[in-house]
Amino acid sequence: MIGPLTNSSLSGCVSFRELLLHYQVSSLFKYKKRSRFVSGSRLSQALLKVYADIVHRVTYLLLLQINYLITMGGSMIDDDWELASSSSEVRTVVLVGRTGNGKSATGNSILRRKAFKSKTSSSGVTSTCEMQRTVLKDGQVVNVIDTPGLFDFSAGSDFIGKEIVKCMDLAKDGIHAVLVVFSVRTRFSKEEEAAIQSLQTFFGEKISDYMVVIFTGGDDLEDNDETLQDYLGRECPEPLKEILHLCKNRVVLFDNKTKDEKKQVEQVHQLLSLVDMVVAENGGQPYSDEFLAELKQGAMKLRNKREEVESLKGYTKQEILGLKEQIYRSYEDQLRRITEMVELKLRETTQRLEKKLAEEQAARLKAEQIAQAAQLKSNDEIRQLRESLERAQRETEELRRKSERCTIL
Ligand SMILES: Nc1nc2c(ncn2[C@@H]2O[C@H](COP(=O)(O)OP(=O)(O)OP(=O)(O)O)[C@@H](O)[C@H]2O)c(=O)[nH]1
Repeated sequence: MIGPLTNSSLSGCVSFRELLLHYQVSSLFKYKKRSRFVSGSRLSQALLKVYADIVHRVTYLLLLQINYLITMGGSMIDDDWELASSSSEVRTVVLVGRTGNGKSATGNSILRRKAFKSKTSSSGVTSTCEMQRTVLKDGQVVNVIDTPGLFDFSAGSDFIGKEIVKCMDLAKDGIHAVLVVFSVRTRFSKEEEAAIQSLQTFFGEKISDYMVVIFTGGDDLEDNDETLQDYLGRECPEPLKEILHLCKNRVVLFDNKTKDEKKQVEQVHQLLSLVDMVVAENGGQPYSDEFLAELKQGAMKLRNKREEVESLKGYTKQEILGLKEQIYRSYEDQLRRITEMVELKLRETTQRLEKKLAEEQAARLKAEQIAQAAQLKSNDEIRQLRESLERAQRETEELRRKSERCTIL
């Protein structure tokens, strides 16, 4: 029998613990380097700081996640750990957004019961990812994962890491839709913009194919006799417009306070229609992070191999040991590839951010040059105007003096 894989059985291959440590140390250096790069602009520096912080956190937690999967490798192989299935009856949705935007309340509206704690609190009520499930009348199962404010900047990397690992683990069958929750009762913040951007930068553009935007506070709009369209007409800054455009205007308004049953059913129905649209547009494939998919595939292969070995009777102890070694070696290869993927993704992300900042800096420089040239031109024009004015004054004075002299004569 082959025992569960442990980290010690992976000696000789790249250690994720080392990679984690290396990343923690090197990210400080990288951050310093990037800061110098944009030393011309305070705005870019502030943005970069936000980006760098998020990329650092997300990278760290991805490494943490992989480390966790490696540590859990054996037991997960023993468990019922399958590749993402695309069952049409199950929908798994994840609620993300800033603390207090109404994620838990929206989750409760979807489930039509008070499953998640929801109340006003400045420090956040939801402390950990949690999944609740409901079965609709037509038999469709909806899994709702509520998350704490993962991209609130007060949260620490360790906490975020653990929570994302938990969230991915809860969403065993993949994520059918990411419900990005905003509130009409609070202004769209820079922090929200940066969080969505980094979500895309890191997890790839395709994450936006899974996004549905929910605005909570439908009752507030109703009190002001406004529709969502009215609200977006007056309160839609450019980055929010971009998000709505990216997710093809999949947006729905929720009133989590309503007692009107018809309204409750309608808004959930509207949301689930959008989720169905997402599922159809993605060919029924739920979002599943490529690293996780790769790991899961590796685990499946290993399990198959193990079953193969176990089913083969008549092998000598020596032969079984040889086969075991072969399996470990393929696992090590698998890990090495994933390490390379993480590093590649990190490099790509950093390069993309640096390119974006370089472009911003170039555009700013160009704008400054244009402004400077315009300033010079207008200075020149003003000088010329002043000169001609002075000339005209002198000529008028001359004329006046001449006419005075004529009058005297
Ligand atoms: N008026 C109104 N209040 C809402 C609505 N949705 C949520 N709220 C209120 O907003 C507050 C925060 O809601 P939560 O559901 O706890 O928000 P959250 O995003 O889950 O916050 P955390 O769990 O702390 O991360 C609560 O007092 C809710 O009652 C809504 O549609 N209308």
